[in-house]
Amino acid sequence: MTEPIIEITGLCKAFGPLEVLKGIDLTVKRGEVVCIIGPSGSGKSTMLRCVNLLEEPTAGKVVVDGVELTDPDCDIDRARTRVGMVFQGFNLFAHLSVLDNLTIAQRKVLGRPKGDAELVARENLAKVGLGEKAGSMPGQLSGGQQQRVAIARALSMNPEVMLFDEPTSALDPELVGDVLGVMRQLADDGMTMLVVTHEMQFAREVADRVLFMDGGYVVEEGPAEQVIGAPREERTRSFLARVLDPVHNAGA
Ligand SMILES: Nc1ncnc2c1ncn2[C@@H]1O[C@H](COP(=O)(O)OP(=O)(O)OP(=O)(O)O)[C@@H](O)[C@H]1O
Repeated sequence: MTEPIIEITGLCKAFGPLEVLKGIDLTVKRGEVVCIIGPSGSGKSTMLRCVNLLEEPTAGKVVVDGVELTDPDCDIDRARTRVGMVFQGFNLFAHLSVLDNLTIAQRKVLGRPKGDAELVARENLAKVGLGEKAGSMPGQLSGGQQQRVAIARALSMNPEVMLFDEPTSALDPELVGDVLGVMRQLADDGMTMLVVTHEMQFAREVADRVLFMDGGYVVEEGPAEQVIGAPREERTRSFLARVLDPVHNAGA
């Protein structure tokens, strides 16, 4: 686990006068799992979305697997296929079967023949424990199952890196574990993952590194046992006190 696969330097993003990212530097090695935590509005999602240029940085450089996505000459559609993304809201096509949700981008973007795309789709559905659901429509599945379909869809593009933007935040609590289980398995299989999450237990158990973001900066980063277990910065401590003991703090 030595080769850098994501290299972000001097990343800035502003929406009009609002400066959301104020100079982020981040290198992620192949196979590394990095969790990003921080208060609402600190820029976590924006940072993630800049990694595959769903948001265009105002300044700075993003390189994934040796390809500079911020280069104006970059074939961005092609480059994006290296980066799988899973959103809070699943983003499945409601009018397409699970199988078609998994094959459409493979066929349109990668140009894979139908039979090959279906084979890859079925392999990835099996990987997320939904081998039986290929013919279902998304609306017939639970939120947790839909999110696992979304993960299988991203994997079907053979990404080098997977980005997760609060993948369990929209789920009923009893469905969260299944999705985190699939993510844990992916991490064990060696996938490079960048995960914006409020699941501190997951971060503690799975992340190689945790970043705490606040106000558009990475305030603190290190192994989970340091950043979550024994944070050095006061801002990290007060955030964790709020999220780890929300009931007590709401009453305070
Ligand atoms: N497309 C946009 N246009 C204008 N402002 C935006 C846009 N996207 C994000 N913002 C603003 O940027 C700031 C950071 O948003 P972002 O979603 O990155 O934060 P976050 O840390 O992921 O928060 P949360 O945990 O609530 O999702 C917020 O103030 C948000 O309102």
